[in-house]
Amino acid sequence: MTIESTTGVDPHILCVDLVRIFSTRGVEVQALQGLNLRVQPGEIVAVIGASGSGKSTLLSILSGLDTPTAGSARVAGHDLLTMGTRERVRFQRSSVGFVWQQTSKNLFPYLTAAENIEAVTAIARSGSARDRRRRTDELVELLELGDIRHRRPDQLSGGQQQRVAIAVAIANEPRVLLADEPTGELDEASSVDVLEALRSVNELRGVTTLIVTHDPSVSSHVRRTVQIRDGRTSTEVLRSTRIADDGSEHAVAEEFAVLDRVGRLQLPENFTSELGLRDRVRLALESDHVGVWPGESAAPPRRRPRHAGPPEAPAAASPPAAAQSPDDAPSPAPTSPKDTP
Ligand SMILES: Nc1ncnc2c1ncn2[C@@H]1O[C@H](COP(=O)(O)OP(=O)(O)OP(=O)(O)O)[C@@H](O)[C@H]1O
Repeated sequence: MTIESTTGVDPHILCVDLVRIFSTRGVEVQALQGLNLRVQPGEIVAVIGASGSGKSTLLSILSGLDTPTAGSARVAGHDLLTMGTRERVRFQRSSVGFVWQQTSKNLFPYLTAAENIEAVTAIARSGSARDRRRRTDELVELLELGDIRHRRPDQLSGGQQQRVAIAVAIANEPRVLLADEPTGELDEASSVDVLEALRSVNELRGVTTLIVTHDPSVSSHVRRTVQIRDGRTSTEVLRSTRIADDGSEHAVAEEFAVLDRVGRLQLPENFTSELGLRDRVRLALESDHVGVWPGESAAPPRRRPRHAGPPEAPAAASPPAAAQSPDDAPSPAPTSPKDTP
């Protein structure tokens, strides 16, 4: 899938060739190295990656707290590179909602759950006092906070605090919800609760949701999981439901490599280590796929003509291309459907 594939609908999150370089004491760190990401309205997407892969940097940019060094980023119709101070305030107040890992960043400690929710609409002077109370009641119901609406954050469990934080984040009806490690401080059962709460808010309210986390288990709660590696999106896992011949339903997860605008992709680490692929590789265009071989392989692969016979009978054709570097090397998208329970 390419970042440029269009559906005619403006994406709610669009990052193109996003670069962020930090310079400290003369040392440069490239936190984002040309990251591409497109999230359509109403989608719920998880971004996962190892420590240091660039997740927090991406989220800081998408939330308008940091500015990229190069590339472009648009969220909910706002150009994050050119927006001025006033637009930034409007953007952060009404266009996006945030759920952070630490409760202290999400909630006022001296207000109850319901008061925290209502404070958001009161600060934004959104609607009459009666409207604001009605909206608070709706959110209390949606996030199942009825029993705890009169409790302060220090009287709530971590999972309950995060459910209140989600209600607070969507109180002003933002188009986009950004969640940074929302389950980072929770046990497994509470994590499931919070991820399911994010999913039902996405389903029932249609708010476009991006969850950034190091926790790979998040992918079982969302349809699409994007993996970041070394400051770039590397693979995506899409989950869907398939009906078997006997009528039973199966959840299927398929993994794809992400191809950027100029044909670059990252080969999964296990592919490169298994075949000892490094520095340069040989490529061959086949009728329905591209082959990749170690650059030092003795017998160069041959290109088969289109509509050729079986793969074991290669026809003589043009010599294989040897890519100059991994960055120049378009390579195959591994698709590995896995049946999941
Ligand atoms: N303000 C900064 N100054 C210098 N380097 C930074 C800064 N912020 C991040 N980095 C570097 O950029 C890279 C990406 O960091 P980032 O925090 O985005 O990764 P991450 O995936 O969120 O990691 P973690 O899961 O550990 O939070 C790292 O090498 C980090 O050291």
